[in-house]
Amino acid sequence: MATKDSLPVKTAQQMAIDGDQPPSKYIFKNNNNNFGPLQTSPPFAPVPVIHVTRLSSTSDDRKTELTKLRSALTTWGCFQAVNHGLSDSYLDNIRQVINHFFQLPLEEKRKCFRETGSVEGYGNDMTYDDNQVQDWCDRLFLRILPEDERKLRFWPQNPSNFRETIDEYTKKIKSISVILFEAMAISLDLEEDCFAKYFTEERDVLQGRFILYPPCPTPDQVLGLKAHSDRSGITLLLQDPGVEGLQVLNDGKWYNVPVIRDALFVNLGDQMQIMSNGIFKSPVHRVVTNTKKERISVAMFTEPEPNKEIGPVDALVDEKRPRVYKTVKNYAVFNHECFQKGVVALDAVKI
Ligand SMILES: O=C(O)CCC(=O)C(=O)O
Ligand SMILES: [Fe+2]
Repeated sequence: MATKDSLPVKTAQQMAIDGDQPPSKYIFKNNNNNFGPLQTSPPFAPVPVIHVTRLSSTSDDRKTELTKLRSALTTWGCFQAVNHGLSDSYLDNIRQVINHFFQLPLEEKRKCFRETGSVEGYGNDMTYDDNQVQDWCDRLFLRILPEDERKLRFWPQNPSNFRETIDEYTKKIKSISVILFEAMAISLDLEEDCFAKYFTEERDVLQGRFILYPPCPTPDQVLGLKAHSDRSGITLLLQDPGVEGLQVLNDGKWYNVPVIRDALFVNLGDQMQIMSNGIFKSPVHRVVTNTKKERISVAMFTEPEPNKEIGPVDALVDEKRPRVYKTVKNYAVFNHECFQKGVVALDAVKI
């Protein structure tokens, strides 16, 4: 596996500092898998804003918010979560810690360099073949939970508060996710814990991807992150308050995701599309670059325990709406294998 994998000769950040033109392997190719041409400024996505506290309140607001949530997830597969209990200054501190790491000299960051054949660590995306288009970003990818599976050699020692900051943030992200999973179930008239129970077990997985998108001299030719849907159950993304870049595909058209300073951008991953029998969407998204501003983002991916079987929940399968997806296990690995073969994983698990 991954015999073609190699670490970047030069990080995207270093190329940006040196004023390099992006090498040819970074140039966007408009083939079928790219979901349409590269547009740097499509219209803004009217992605719904959901007040998290209202989802679990006892007031009348709750019903309205649950209806909004259901509509957001059946049409866009994503929303902006506000009133989630995390303050502006708390979120700024998370951004600062991640930014601190990326602004360290390369010799320091190199200590966390990923190894060939491994997705974890600092560097580029794993490469599977010579034709793979590279992303104009540097990332630190870590498996955060279960705790005993952490590969601490990839965890930054600098800044010194990195680990405790991420530990605390993980707990908060987990509790917000549970509120969201319960609300999703209620919005579909299901038992409250029917999704949440897959994400509240001891060996659930949570991965973090901390990304730096440096300025790029040719944003109309290079993507910060290729189009993909997430393999998670749910992804909570903290965006850079000062720079847009995230785009989401809806009905064959690309939209810019606006930045709301104190919001967490929530998108569903493939595993929730499967569990909801295709009612909720796992949206395809990508990131574009710009010539002037660096962008930082913090993505937390919540997944069920890999050995647990997941499939459409029974209550969402009936004669009118037959089962769309097979039952799957180890979806993350499966998704990875599909990616290597150029197959869309969600299509491969369709009945
Ligand atoms: O950086 C972003 O805005 C999106 C990141 C993302 O989609 C991912 O890491 O899966
Ligand atoms: Fe993503």
